[in-house]
Amino acid sequence: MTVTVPSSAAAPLTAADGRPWDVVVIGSGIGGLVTASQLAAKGASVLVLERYLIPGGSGGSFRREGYTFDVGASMIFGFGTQGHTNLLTRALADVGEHCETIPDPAQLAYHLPGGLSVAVDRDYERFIADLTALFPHEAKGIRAFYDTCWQVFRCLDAMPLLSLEDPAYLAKVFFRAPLACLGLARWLPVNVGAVARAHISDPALLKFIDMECFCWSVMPADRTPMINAGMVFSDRHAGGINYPKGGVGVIAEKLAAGLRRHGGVIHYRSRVVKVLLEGEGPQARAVGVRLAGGEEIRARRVVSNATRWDTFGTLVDEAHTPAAEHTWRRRYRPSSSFLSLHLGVRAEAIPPGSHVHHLLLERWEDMEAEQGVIFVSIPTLLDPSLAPAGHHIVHTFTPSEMAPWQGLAPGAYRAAKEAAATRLIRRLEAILPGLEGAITHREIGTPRSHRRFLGRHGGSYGPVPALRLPGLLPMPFNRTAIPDLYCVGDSCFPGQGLNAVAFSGFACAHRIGADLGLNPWNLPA
Ligand SMILES: NC(=O)c1ccc[n+]([C@@H]2O[C@H](COP(=O)([O-])OP(=O)(O)OC[C@H]3O[C@@H](n4cnc5c(N)ncnc54)[C@H](O)[C@@H]3O)[C@@H](O)[C@H]2O)c1
Ligand SMILES: CC(C)=CCC/C(C)=C/C=C/C(C)=C/C=C/C(C)=C/C=C/C=C(C)/C=C/C=C(C)/C=C/C=C(\C)CCC=C(C)C
Repeated sequence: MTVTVPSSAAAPLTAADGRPWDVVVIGSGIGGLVTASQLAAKGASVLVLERYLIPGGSGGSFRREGYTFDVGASMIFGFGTQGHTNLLTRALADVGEHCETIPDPAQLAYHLPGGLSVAVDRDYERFIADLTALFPHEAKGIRAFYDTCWQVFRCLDAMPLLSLEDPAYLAKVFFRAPLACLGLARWLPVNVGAVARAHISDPALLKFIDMECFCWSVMPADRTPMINAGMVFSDRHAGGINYPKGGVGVIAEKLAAGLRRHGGVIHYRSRVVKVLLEGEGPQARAVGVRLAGGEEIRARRVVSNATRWDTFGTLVDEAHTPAAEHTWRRRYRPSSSFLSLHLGVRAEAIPPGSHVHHLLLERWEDMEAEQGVIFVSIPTLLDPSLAPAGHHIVHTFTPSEMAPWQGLAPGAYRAAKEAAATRLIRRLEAILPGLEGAITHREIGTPRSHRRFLGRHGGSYGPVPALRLPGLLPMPFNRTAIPDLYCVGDSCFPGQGLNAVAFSGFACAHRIGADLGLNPWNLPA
């Protein structure tokens, strides 16, 4: 399977008859693409403008020397076949697309301090039994904690997931599933730490729960919203972790194909530099965008899939940045970025029976430290077509701040990259002995690469609470205080994760659909 760079040369920049577009979307991350494809399917005229060459943003793939590497996302939730939380499956199906997926038998193998090693099996009972074998005195607490996560998940899975900013939707969904709505309302202000401590007292097990959260929220349990934990800790057993055949980038390519099938247009190499506003002060509304080449494009609604830090203060100047955005910046800060290695390795480096995803941490005190936790993904164990015969991909990354990488002369920058990559590979020898000698291809990405290629403020993975916040309550939805300007993606409710930004896309499209009078009266089944 090949990942092709889509061409957009012939696509027009104006909508039919020279009228303004109904919607212009800035950025083709999964959040932007779900918004755009949902709106196109509702009949809106939609233009997506992407600064890079391919769709997907953090959820894209790139090819080098016979390897198909995932840019970032690699452990994919939301690809189940049942319920309502399978938002990637649903987003694709709504525009006539489908990804062939390969089930991963385990979500993740943890390699933690003190020899604490456990793999999260796809089967819930087996995972509970494996964890209980390590903490037999906490058998009841383990069951109670993870069963509470299932309660949250069942509430989410019981209803179509659309915009919480639409009172008509809230009324209909409450009528259809009142108990699930009340359940979610109860969990919205709660973080995982309080729930974990209510059931578990062993400090080592609480550390493990911190790590379970950190792995995807890059925050310990006390700063991780319970709704998101309910989603992650249950979907891995419900729909399971499923890898898209051909690489993660296939999801974005198929969403882009579905968008085009419904009359939408996507332009690559099209960097937006300004959101155009008309009117004075608080009356100013978004009416279009300006591209780096100076061209101006008019639209009835503008959606930004750039981060909030890149949207306000850059695309919208500071003078027009609403007060609500300053409040948001006090509550949330950008998480660190990553140092990432995309390695091609000879197959002998991967022990038989190895798991696809691993997490390695040698000392608990380094959990939130620079280059502390190491994540590993070996997608070729599921889809061998991603690498030349006899080879595997080892994609590994570790949190890294921008500061140490900035201001280095080119030679010093190259040397720092090499030194950091060598350190990372040597640490990985603990779980992949012989790795260093088996590498045949190596790409090193630093926070500077993430900022440059993904256009993300500081190369950040996404927003994290700057102080202890009440769960998901303070996270903004899609509307902004500037009329007709919306945001979508990981700096909106409910935060980071492909399935989370897919939710944000459904919600954004639903809210705009309501504003433009495009939504059907009935809720989806
Ligand atoms: N599951 C995993 O293993 C994993 C790993 C890493 C990241 N992720 C997730 O991927 C998600 C990212 O999704 P997203 O939709 O929020 O954003 P994104 O950053 O992936 O996509 C934003 C897109 O907008 C484009 N863009 C930005 N500014 C632009 C401009 N001025 N003009 C034109 N285009 C512009 C970027 O090039 C990019 O393609 C994150 O939530 C992250 O958590 C998941
Ligand atoms: C009416 C009334 C009364 C009320 C109302 C209430 C309601 C209705 C509410 C609702 C709510 C909702 C809907 C919510 C939603 C939510 C959601 C959807 C969520 C989601 C989430 C998801 C997530 C978080 C995901 C994530 C994931 C991630 C991030 C991942 C990542 C990963 C990584 C990075 C790892 C890697 C690793 C290795 C490689 C090892």
